[in-house]
Amino acid sequence: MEKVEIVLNSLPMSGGDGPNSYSKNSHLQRRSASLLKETIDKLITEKLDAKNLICDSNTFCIADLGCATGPNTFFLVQDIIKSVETTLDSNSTKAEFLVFFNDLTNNDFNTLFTSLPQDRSYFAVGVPGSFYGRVLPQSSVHIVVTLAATHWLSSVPKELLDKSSKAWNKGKVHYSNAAEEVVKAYEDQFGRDMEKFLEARAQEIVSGGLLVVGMCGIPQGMPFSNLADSIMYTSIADVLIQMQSQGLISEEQVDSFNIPIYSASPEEVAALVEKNGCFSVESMELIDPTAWLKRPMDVEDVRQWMVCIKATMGSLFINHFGDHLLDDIFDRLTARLVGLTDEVESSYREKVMLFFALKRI
Ligand SMILES: C[S@@+](CC[C@H](N)C(=O)[O-])C[C@H]1O[C@@H](n2cnc3c(N)ncnc32)[C@H](O)[C@@H]1O
Repeated sequence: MEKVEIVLNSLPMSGGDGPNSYSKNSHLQRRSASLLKETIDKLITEKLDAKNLICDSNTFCIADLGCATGPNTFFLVQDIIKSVETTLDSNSTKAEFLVFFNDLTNNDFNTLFTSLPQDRSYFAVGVPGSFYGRVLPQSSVHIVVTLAATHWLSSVPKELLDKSSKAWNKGKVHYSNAAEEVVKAYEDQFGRDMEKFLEARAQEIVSGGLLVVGMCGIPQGMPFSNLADSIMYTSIADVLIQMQSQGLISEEQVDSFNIPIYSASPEEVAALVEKNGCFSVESMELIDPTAWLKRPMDVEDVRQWMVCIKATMGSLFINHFGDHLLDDIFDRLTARLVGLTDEVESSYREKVMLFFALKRI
């Protein structure tokens, strides 16, 4: 229980709107999300009976889970509202929109709410808490969307920290290139988390409503070491071991640091959806999240990637190693990855964004 809280408290993205903040450094997530715009629009126009869903109240409710501090969430919500309005217009119906913004309790909700678009066409509510439990009332929402968030596990699998376990993940920071038992521990943790996620959403989404998810993915059976992120995780481990050898951090700190991010395959998620039994699968596919990127990638692209990773994962490092080491860790990591630009480039070939859309039965 204690470890769960440690991870959850250390997750939120870098707050505020300064030069290192998530709000100023989340353009990669935004560009990847923009690849889903048309698909989400098509889903809403073809699969959602918006008019009948709101016949009792005239209020259409949307939730963005893991919304962070903006601005990506505002673009996403605005696009969804536009699609729903188009559908309703064609049925000569008008609605008011209510948007629930969810993230962990120590997300910087002040930045989120102070930067809400002035000209927005919706009412805004904050619903803090983990999406692995209930965050909304029973049958209260018509569309739930969550982008770049559900690959964050609720906690580091506890076996990874147990020296007597075969899944003790000494000197590695992730399941990439790790022992089979470590991979299994991550997979099991994801299974438990996704089960809870689906159970909670099944209670919150009205019958006929949609659940739309974009997260880290991987083709079934592919080793994680094939992916560009694997080079990053290996480089993080190398940097930490170098800093340990220079006496800047302890062996114990290195061995107990694990990044709770998991990439799921479509088949894995489909099996969990079937087990849950409350949703039909409307879409399930892997997408290349870098389809917008000019190729080949160059050194500047790798630097930009690291700036985004620092704003996204920085708090994990701060929580574990201290604020004072964050810049040093990321300067070393960036230098190392810039030196590996060609390797990064050639491993950026896979479709590693998992997109799925479910309809509440
Ligand atoms: C990479 S950010 C993505 C933010 C935004 N959706 C976007 O696309 O820019 C992931 C967000 O998910 C949130 N998150 C992770 N686990 C969560 C959980 N269990 N419950 C709620 N939010 C969570 C993090 O705090 C973070 O703000």
